[in-house]
Amino acid sequence: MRSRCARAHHGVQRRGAAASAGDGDRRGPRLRREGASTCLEVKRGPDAFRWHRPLRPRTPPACRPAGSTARRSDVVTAGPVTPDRFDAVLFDMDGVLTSTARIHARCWKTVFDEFLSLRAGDAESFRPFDIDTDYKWYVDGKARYDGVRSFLASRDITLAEGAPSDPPAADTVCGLGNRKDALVEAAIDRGEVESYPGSVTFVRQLRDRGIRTAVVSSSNHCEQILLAAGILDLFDARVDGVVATQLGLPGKPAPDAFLKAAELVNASPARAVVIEDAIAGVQAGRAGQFGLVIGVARDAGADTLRANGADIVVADLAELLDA
Ligand SMILES: O=P(O)(O)OC[C@H]1O[C@@H](O)[C@H](O)[C@@H](O)[C@@H]1O
Repeated sequence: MRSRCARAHHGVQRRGAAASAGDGDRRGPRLRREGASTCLEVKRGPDAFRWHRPLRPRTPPACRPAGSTARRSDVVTAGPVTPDRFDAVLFDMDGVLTSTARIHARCWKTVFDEFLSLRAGDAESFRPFDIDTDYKWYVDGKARYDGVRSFLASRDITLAEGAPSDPPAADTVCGLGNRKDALVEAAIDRGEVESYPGSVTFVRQLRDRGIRTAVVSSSNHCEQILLAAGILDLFDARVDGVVATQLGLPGKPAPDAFLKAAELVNASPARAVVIEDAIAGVQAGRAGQFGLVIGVARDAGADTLRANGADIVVADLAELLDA
């Protein structure tokens, strides 16, 4: 089993609070088996939907101690990501390729805390936005306004939808999303974007072997962030927030953006790998019945990622590199 120290050597810098969080939080939607099917059901709020798909045959994971994070045995069980098994690898961006998940989380907290505190009126009734629970379950991996709707629904708060052109000061779903966007833009401008070295080396290794690579991100800043990280040219296709809006694709946890990316790189889902760090992301990978769903345990705990659709979990993509 890898230690937190080993993770640091891979260039993974986890937020303090998030890093110390275990897998104790099991709220939110869950995958469950129904006979020979897998069923993902989100019962509440504007994200309510239900996936019901036949289970694909899969190798049962090796015996794992409860609460563990990434293990070499996971990678051994899944086997290598080689061209005889897979044609393409579809990468989430924030938190998988770049360290920007923590920027999003911080900016969402700033916006929601201000909103919630004004709404509460007094300090006693103010319940702040929690990155380890609220961000992880309701916002992480989802498109901007989907995240706002999902979090507000979790607190039984209803706001008018507004429009994407709403000013950041508007107390609408779009207004709150735009308020957060201004903070993200400022963080990008300050040069806070970094790539994970293990991820970049893994992408290069795949490409050297002829495996096609794509980015599937809910963010509208995807191109800008890949460019800032210096890795824009490492991908054959990109399905991001801008493209999803243009094509009318539903956001994660629906699998549509991943399925579109697989189509763009001419790979069947069964011969494509999804790599995700967000709960909504691994749910999308499972719902799309991809050949392998790899969870990256940065903020969401490893067991939570497994429970929501990851076949295996690593702490850093460097673990997937061949020696
Ligand atoms: O506001 P943007 O840049 O379009 O990003 C939308 C979402 O993109 C996802 O990748 C992040 O996990 C979310 O935290 C973020 O809210």
